[in-house]
Amino acid sequence: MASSRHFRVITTFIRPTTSSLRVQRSLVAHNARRFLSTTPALRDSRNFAPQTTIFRDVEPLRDFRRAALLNNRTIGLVPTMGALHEGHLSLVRQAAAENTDVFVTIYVNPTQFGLHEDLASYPKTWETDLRMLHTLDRELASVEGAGRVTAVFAPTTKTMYPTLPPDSSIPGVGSFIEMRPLGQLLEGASRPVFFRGVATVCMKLFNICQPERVYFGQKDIQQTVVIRRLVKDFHLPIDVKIVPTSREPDGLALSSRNVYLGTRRRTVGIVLNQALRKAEAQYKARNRTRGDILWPASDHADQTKMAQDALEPHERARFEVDYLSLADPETMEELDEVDPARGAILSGAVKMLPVEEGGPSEDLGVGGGQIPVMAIT
Ligand SMILES: Nc1ncnc2c1ncn2[C@@H]1O[C@H](COP(=O)(O)OP(=O)(O)OP(=O)(O)O)[C@@H](O)[C@H]1O
Ligand SMILES: CC(C)(CO)[C@@H](O)C(=O)[O-]
Ligand code: BAL
Repeated sequence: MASSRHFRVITTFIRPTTSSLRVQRSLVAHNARRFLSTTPALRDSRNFAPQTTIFRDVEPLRDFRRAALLNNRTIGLVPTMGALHEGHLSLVRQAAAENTDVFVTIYVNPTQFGLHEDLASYPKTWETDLRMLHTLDRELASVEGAGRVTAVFAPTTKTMYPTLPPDSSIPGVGSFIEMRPLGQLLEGASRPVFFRGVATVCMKLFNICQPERVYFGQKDIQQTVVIRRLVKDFHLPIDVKIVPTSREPDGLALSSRNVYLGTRRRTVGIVLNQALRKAEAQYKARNRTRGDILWPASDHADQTKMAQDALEPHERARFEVDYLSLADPETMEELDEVDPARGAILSGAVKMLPVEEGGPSEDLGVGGGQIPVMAIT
C-alpha cells in the first residue's frame, strides 16, 4: 500500500505593511469590483456562443496564441490538475478580469508525484471540469469587459515529456528545473521531487502558452514562491498573480483531494487551519517573535491530537504535525522574528493517518479512508 500522506494546511501570508502591497491589494479589489459589479456592467448573454477550444497538441495552441498576440489580446494562464472546484474557478475569474483570454490547463503531472504518492488515484473528472468551465464562460460572456475562457489545454504525457518518459525517482533521468534549497524545504522535505516536478511542468506550460500573466492559489503558498523564483531566475516575461484561498464555511480550503477525507478526517482536518489562525492572531496583536507567534498553534494542535488519541479506534482521526512554519516570503527559510516591512509566510502541514476502524454506515470518503491523501485546507 502506498504510504500515508500529508493533509496539508497552508494558510496565511503575513503581509508586509509596505505601500506597494497595499496598492496591489487595492488593484485586485478594483478588478474584483469591475468584474463582480452588477447591472450596469452586464452584457446581454442571450446570444452566448461558447468560445472555448480544447487543445491536445502544442502546435495548434501556438497558432492560436500567435493569432491572439497579433490581435493585441492578452493571455491569463491558469494551470490545474483538473478535478475542478470553486477555488480553481476563482483563479479563472481573476484571470478573466485582467485579460482578454483565459487559458486553463488540465494535466496531472507525473513528475511532481513521488513514486509512492497518489498519482494513480488522483481524482479525474474531465466531463464535469468542462461543464464547469463552460458554465463559467457563459457567466463571463455577460460581464462587460471580462475576458473569456478561450482555450483548455489538456496534453498527453508524451506531449509534455517528448524525449524520455517522466521519471519520479529522486535521481531523476530527464530534463528538470530545480531550486535549491527552496524546493527542498517544508513541502519539499516530505515530497522530495514535488517542486522539481512543479517547476519543470510550469516552465513547459509557460513556454507553450506564452501568457502575459499566470494565476496560482495562495493555498499552495510554497508553490507560489517557487513560481515567482522561476520567473525571476529564468527572466520569464510573465506577471505572477496570487489568488486568495477559497474556503468552506468552517475554514476548510477547497481542494481536489478533499474527496478522500470522509466525514471523520474532514472534521478533524481543520485543526491546522484553526491553529494557524491562532498564530495569525498573535501577529495581529503585534507579537513578532517566532515563539510568541507559533506557540498557540502548536498548543492547539497538541491538545487536539491528545483528544483524538484518547478516543476509541472507531471514533478517532489520528494525525501527526509535520511542520509549523514561520518563514521568509522569498526564501521560505525559517524566521526567529518577523520584520513587518518584509512580512512572513505562516504555514503548516499535518499528516492525516488512515482511519483505523470505520463505523457501520460511516462516510469514509473515496478509498474507504485508506487512500493516500494530499488534501489542503
Ligand atoms: N481553495 C483554493 N483556493 C484558491 N486556489 C486554489 C484552491 N485550491 C486550489 N487552488 C489553486 O488551483 C491551482 C491548481 O491546483 P490543483 O489542481 O492542484 O487543485 P487542488 O485543489 O490544489 O488539488 P490538490 O488536492 O491536489 O492539492 C493551484 O494554483 C492551486 O493553488
Ligand atoms: C501548478 C500545477 C498545475 C502543476 O502541475 C499543480 O502543482 C497544481 O495544480 O497546483
Ligand atoms: N495543488 C498541489 C498539487 C499537488 O499536490 O501535487
